[in-house]
Amino acid sequence: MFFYNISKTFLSNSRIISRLHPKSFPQATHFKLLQQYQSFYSSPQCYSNEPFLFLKSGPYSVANSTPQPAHLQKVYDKTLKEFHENESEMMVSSLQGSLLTLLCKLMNAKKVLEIGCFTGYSALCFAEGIKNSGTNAKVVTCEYDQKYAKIALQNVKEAGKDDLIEIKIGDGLETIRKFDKSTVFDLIYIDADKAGYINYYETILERNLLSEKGLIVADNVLFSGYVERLPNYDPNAPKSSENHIPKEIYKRIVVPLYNFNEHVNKDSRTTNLLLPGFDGLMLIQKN
Ligand SMILES: C[S@@+](CC[C@H](N)C(=O)[O-])C[C@H]1O[C@@H](n2cnc3c(N)ncnc32)[C@H](O)[C@@H]1O
Repeated sequence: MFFYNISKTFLSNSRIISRLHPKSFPQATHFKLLQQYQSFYSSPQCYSNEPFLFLKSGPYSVANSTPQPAHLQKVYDKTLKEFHENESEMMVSSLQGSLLTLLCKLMNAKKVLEIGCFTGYSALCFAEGIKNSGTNAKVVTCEYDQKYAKIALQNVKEAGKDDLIEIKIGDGLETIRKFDKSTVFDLIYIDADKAGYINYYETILERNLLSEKGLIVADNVLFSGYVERLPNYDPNAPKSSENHIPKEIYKRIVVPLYNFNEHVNKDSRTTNLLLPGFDGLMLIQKN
């Protein structure tokens, strides 16, 4: 994992150099160098849950996407640098961050709710997507960990986006239960405790927090491909087996996400699409 962080830095640096000096540092060299860092590819913070696509196309996709604005890249790099990979892997990848920005722009979103803020990177990506949506545009993001919330506040302030982002410190479910009846969001991003997903979803619908054409995006619903294994789970299966699920995530993450996916898919109030990209994105709209 040490090499993972090195390779991440390496990726962004070599990408910058190749853009500034295309002749002295061509893209092909950039990829060759990247390919030497196998650990980069085995990182859990993947571009796609599909290993083939991740291996083959992740770095190529980054290199062929418009770079993020400097203030976003700064928070992304800072989070990777300052946290152990067990924590920094909670942050979305920069490609996914760009997708979140794009979604807001496509929807002309004005109000975004995020449940699960961490260091504020994804909240800043949302802010980038709504920044031209007028005076009432706002990202409200929930974080119950004081340490993360403090860092997020600082990152948001340093990025000059404190007018666009409000950080609610406390339990996400309690926070969204307190919104008054007139509060609605165009995009609601669920990215906190996986055992809470059904409660977040139900509260959003019961309290009418989603605008008529709004979109709920629930992240990590495939969780590295383990969620779909649940029906064939064998506690004694070896790690290499398709029936293996690591013990530490089985009850806490995999079972709740499996139940969430089923719950949403059976719900006649909504239409859903499980997108097998990144770590699995459940996209949900009201009927
Ligand atoms: C996956 S991380 C969010 C990553 C962030 N969206 C990003 O991409 O940078 C999940 C965050 O949710 C927070 N969290 C977990 N349970 C929560 C809860 N019940 N209420 C509020 N925040 C919670 C965790 O402390 C963690 O910072």
